[in-house]
Amino acid sequence: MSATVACEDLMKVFRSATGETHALRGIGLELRPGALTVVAGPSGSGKSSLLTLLGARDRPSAGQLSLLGHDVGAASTRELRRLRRRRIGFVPQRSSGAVFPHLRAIDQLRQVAAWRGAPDRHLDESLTAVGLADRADHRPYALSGGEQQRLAVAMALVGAPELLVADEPTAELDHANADRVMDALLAAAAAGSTVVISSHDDRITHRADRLLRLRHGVLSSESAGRRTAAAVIDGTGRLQLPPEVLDLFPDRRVVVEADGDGVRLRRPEESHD
Ligand SMILES: Nc1ncnc2c1ncn2[C@@H]1O[C@H](COP(=O)(O)OP(=O)(O)OP(=O)(O)O)[C@@H](O)[C@H]1O
Repeated sequence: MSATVACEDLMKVFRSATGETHALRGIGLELRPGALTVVAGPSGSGKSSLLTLLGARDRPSAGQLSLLGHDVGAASTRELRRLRRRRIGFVPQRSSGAVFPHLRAIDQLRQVAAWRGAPDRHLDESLTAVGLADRADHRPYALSGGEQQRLAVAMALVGAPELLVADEPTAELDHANADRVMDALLAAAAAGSTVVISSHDDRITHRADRLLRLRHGVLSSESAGRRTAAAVIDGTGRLQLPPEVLDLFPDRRVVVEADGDGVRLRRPEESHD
């Protein structure tokens, strides 16, 4: 099965009056249909920057990003808009950015269904999946923050888009509703979508098919199911050590020794050369 998302040496730099922020510093990644991937990492590690790119809501500063066969760096604005509307479900970190302020919940879904060519029965199914069947006639101002977030998830689910990107979709939810949203997102993945979400929450990360950890704008480790987390070595040979290992090297210098099948890292002062 070919990759829905493929990126190589992906970079995002934000420029402002006070200087540059290198939010993503060379991400290499492939995501395939049928799995839910969680991107975890501390605040400021680049999760939203990455998911915004994967949702075709932004363009990379450098590197390659292919979404559903489209080169995002080279695509026209029109091509990207069609891609976003028809083939990518997106839940932004702030759900107010996803919902139309004046439309009833059911009409919000109807608009998205029209873009995606989804049948009407999908509207009720999507609302029910996130527990909002009894809020169909409510407008956003009459919904709580958590309900708005669930509405944004329902809009992303309508018509089973090939790619579903959700930035902390459970951040404002209690455990029961967070579980319900995760059930819906996992079901979308099981039905063949490529699903990628970000989360800080261990309850969510534990349910991922694949877990990627970001630190300082690079992928630091990856695990799938119960397999031990593997550190990621990028295309230039850089490897990010876990914080507890990094603490062992306060001078940030290390002697690397190949040892049969393994590699040993030790502090230079231990060297007997
Ligand atoms: N539009 C922007 N302009 C300038 N800097 C930005 C912009 N967006 C993000 N950044 C910076 O890029 C870095 C990564 O931010 P990002 O929002 O991607 O992190 P995050 O992991 O999603 O954080 P959080 O968990 O707090 O949402 C941060 O240092 C942030 O301040």
